[in-house]
Amino acid sequence: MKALMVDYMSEVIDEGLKDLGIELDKEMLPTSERLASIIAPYDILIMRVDPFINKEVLDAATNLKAIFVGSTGTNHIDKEYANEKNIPIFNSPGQNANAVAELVIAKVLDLYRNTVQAQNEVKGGIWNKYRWIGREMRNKTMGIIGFGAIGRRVAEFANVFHMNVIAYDPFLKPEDIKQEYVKLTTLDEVIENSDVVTLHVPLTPDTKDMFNDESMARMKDGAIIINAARGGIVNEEALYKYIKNGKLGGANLDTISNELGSGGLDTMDVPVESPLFELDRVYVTPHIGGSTIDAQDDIGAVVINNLKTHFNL
Ligand SMILES: O=C(O)[C@H](O)COP(=O)(O)O
Repeated sequence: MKALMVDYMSEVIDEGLKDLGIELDKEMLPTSERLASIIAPYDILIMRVDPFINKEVLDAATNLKAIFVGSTGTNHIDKEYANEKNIPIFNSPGQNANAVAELVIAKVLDLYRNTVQAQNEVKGGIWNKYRWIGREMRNKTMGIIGFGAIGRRVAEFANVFHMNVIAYDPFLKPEDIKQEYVKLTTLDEVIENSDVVTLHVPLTPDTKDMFNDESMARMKDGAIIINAARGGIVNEEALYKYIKNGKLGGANLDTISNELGSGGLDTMDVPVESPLFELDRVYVTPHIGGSTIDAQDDIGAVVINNLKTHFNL
């Protein structure tokens, strides 16, 4: 069999494929059009969240037997069409949970301690320790939307920081929650009672704009939003409005709605802009939640394992 890898991934995958005698070709970050033009000979596609796997790619993939995704999200794949074509998709849920949860905590601390603004001021030549009076996580309420592997790990860390932890997940019942310090509650309670809201749900028609003008208006004054999930879950016009007018205390984003990196990235160093970047209290990173050596190696092992199981190797 021949595999094609289209993103930067752990060498665990290269080694695993070699051991299995599967030939591996690589083409880093092709566009969907380019992928469609080269995919025909391959039995296996190995990828992260780029590029979009649309009908054109799937139609061109005449030999494709399976797609292995080294990420949790699969919103960049036309799953219905892949299903029609009998091409199964195997993702790697949970493998980057610790990496994403660590980033979430770093993001809360950054906003609470004003690290980006304070650093910018110092590097701009001004030393003033009195401007940057922060807040502590202790005794604040962490509201987690989506209580899968990432949400659970965020809860664990938040508990260590002495936060109250509440969570909303429409697919769970209270008895499903094994962490006794977590209260499973309604979306309304998470919106209205959290000091920190962190999102860990996929982008679907149900979650698109879940945080919009109406929900942000009901949040606590000074609350912050952390989005290390998918950009479209937070309505950015509303976010701009409520951070600009001081109702919200800030947002720390690892993803934005016009992000080119989540399906469609065709090169590196992609120019990006957003009105949100004008706001000092919006901190942003370029979708690096799962980008640790540790997580990528774990993901690599799962990709190889899924491949062995699926093909009975
Ligand atoms: O869906 C995911 O697992 C994350 O968004 C990570 O995406 P990545 O593979 O680009 O790190």
